[in-house]
This record gives sequence, structure tokens and C-alpha cells, in this order.
Amino acid sequence: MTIPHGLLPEGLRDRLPPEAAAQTRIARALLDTIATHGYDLVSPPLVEFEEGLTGRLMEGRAKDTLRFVDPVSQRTLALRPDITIQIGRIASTRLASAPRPLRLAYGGPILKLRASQLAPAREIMQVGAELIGRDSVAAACEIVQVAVEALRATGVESVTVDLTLPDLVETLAGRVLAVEDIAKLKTLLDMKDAGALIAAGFSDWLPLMATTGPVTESIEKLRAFNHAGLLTSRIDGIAAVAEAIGDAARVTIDPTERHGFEYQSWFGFSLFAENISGEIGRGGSYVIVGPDGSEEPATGFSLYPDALLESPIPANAPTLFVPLGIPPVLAAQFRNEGYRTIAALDADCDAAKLGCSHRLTNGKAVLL
Ligand SMILES: N[C@@H](Cc1c[nH]c[nH+]1)C(=O)O
Repeated sequence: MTIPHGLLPEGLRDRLPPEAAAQTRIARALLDTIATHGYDLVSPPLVEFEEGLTGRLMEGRAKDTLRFVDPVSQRTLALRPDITIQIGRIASTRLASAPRPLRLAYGGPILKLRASQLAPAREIMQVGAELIGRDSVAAACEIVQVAVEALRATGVESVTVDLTLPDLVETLAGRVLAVEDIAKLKTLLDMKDAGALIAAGFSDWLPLMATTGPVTESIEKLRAFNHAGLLTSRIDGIAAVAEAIGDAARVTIDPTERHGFEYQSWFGFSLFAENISGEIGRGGSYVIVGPDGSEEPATGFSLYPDALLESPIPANAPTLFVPLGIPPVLAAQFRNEGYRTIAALDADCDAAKLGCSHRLTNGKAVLL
């Protein structure tokens, strides 16, 4: 069957005006804000050797990676499903001797093998920052603050940060439950199904489900669930992060949320905004495994700015039609003043049809 002209594979699409411009503008605003906090931009390739990418991923993400055989190297290559993994590779190899903490930023497309009904796009933009060499409370505070500030710089007003403790169940149950039971308990907690939890003999864990909610109450409830003080450092940690966020965002806690946190350790967070459906980003602490098996702590976040394109796209700058025969310096003057200019190339060019708001007439910008 021949593929109709112009058809793209499922989950892939063109971004047209004005959406493409809005996407670039948002990514730039995010990266500019991240850069002001001392994060240096790196730009890893779209494709790498499969082992390099999937070897560093937990199972969930590895399954979601698109691979192909490269006719040149005869090796299996993979398209990156997450730039954080590439940053880990760079930090543990080429930048292994750079001073720590190392602050790196990135932005570019990632690709997922499968789209879902809720997330139909397979190619999405990812912009983020990774703080390498630390997974302390101070690192968590910085990372969340930079993420919130970057989002706000794009014009998003009310941000919600949902804090989570990705390794909470292991920490609490590691010594009392068998590995299979831990896996079962985690699945039931993920489903937030109280009945099933009781039926499976995990009723002791019910109060944990009720700890989800606004930060102050949630921390109190978590402290009450803090058996043998196993959670003290974690609870103190998220309380400190919540305080550091202050009024910049609404803070909630969902201590058992693990979806999307396959490799994060003691600390994780998701970002949401008013009027935007779904998550806009997430982050947390994790471990980078080096080529010799050595481990280095890190903390970071990734934002998915495509979600922000749902909000109204601001209009273009005023666009000035420059008729035939106008000296180029005159048009340049108007560009310096903030106009976009569209130059007539021949007599067929029509200002209105080309979307201009003004026409250059007698040396002045006149509204069409
Ligand atoms: N890359 C992760 C988020 C993250 C960045 N750094 C640590 N965690 C994700 O997109 O889910």
C-alpha cells in the first residue's frame, strides 16, 4: 500500500505557524531562566548506541525506546526517550573530572516507542536541568525552585508542585516484607484501591493512602506513619523543599505516587498548572552509574513544554509590509523598533493576504 502524500507516522506531526514559533519561544524562556542559575547548556545527539541508552534506564523506559539497526555501524541504535540519561552519560564520562556540583541544562525532542490515548504524541520536547554530584535537601530545594521559576517565566501563573517519595515503600517495607510482597503492595498503592489493600492483608498501609493532600496536613499524617523513625530524614526533606517553594507555587504531597518515577530515589516531584491538563514536568533525585560501576548522586527536572501550547498563543509582533523599491535600511530601522517586516518580492505580493498589520507608506508604518 502506498502512503498518501504528506501523511506522517502515528504520533508524529508538523508544527505550523503560530504554534512552532510559540514552542520555540517557550523553550527559550525556560532555558534562559535555567541559565541564570548557572546551568550550562549541553546538546547530546538524538540517537545513540542502544546499550548506552537502555542500559541506564529502568525497565519501563527501556521498553518505550525506539530502536533500529544502523547500516553504517551495523549496531543497534536507539532514539532517546529521555535526555536525563544522556546527561548522566556525559557527566560520568567526558565531564567526569569537572568540578562538582556540576550544573547542566538541555532542551530538545525525545521520542517514545508508543503513544497512548492520553498522550498521543510520540515526539515531545523536553527541557531540563540536572545538578550532578548532590542529592541533598539543598539540591532538591534548588531544583524545584528553578523549575517553578522557569515555568513562571513562560507566563504560567499558578503552578502546583506535587512532592513524592519514590522509594518510600522500599524504605518502610524493606526489612519486613518479601520482595514479591513489596511489588504487590506498590501496585495496590498505585491503584489507590483501599478495598484491595485490605483484601490482600495490607491494611496496616491504609493510613499511608490518606496522607495525600495539601502539604501541612500531609506532613503531619506522614509523621504519624513514621514507624521506627525510618522516614524522618525524608519527611524533614520534603518539609524543607515545601518551605523553600514558599508562595511561588501551591504544594501538595502524594507520598506513594510512583508513576513516571522509575529511577528517582528519595525525592520526586511533578509539576502542574491551572488550566493545563496533565503533568508539565517532573524531577527528583537519582543515581548516575559510571562506566566502572561507580555511583554518583544527582538531582534534576525535565519539563514538557508542549503542554503549555494549550494556553492561548500570543499574537505575532506587528508585521510591516515593505513595498517594492524601499531602501533596505529603512526596513531595518523598523525591525530595530520591534516590527517584523515582510518585503514585497514582486507586484503579486499582497500585504493583507500575507498577514501584515501595517504598510510602510511615506516612511511611516500605517495600519492596514
Ligand atoms: N527525566 C525525568 C525527570 C528527571 C530529571 N532529572 C531527574 N528526573 C523525566 O522526564 O521523567
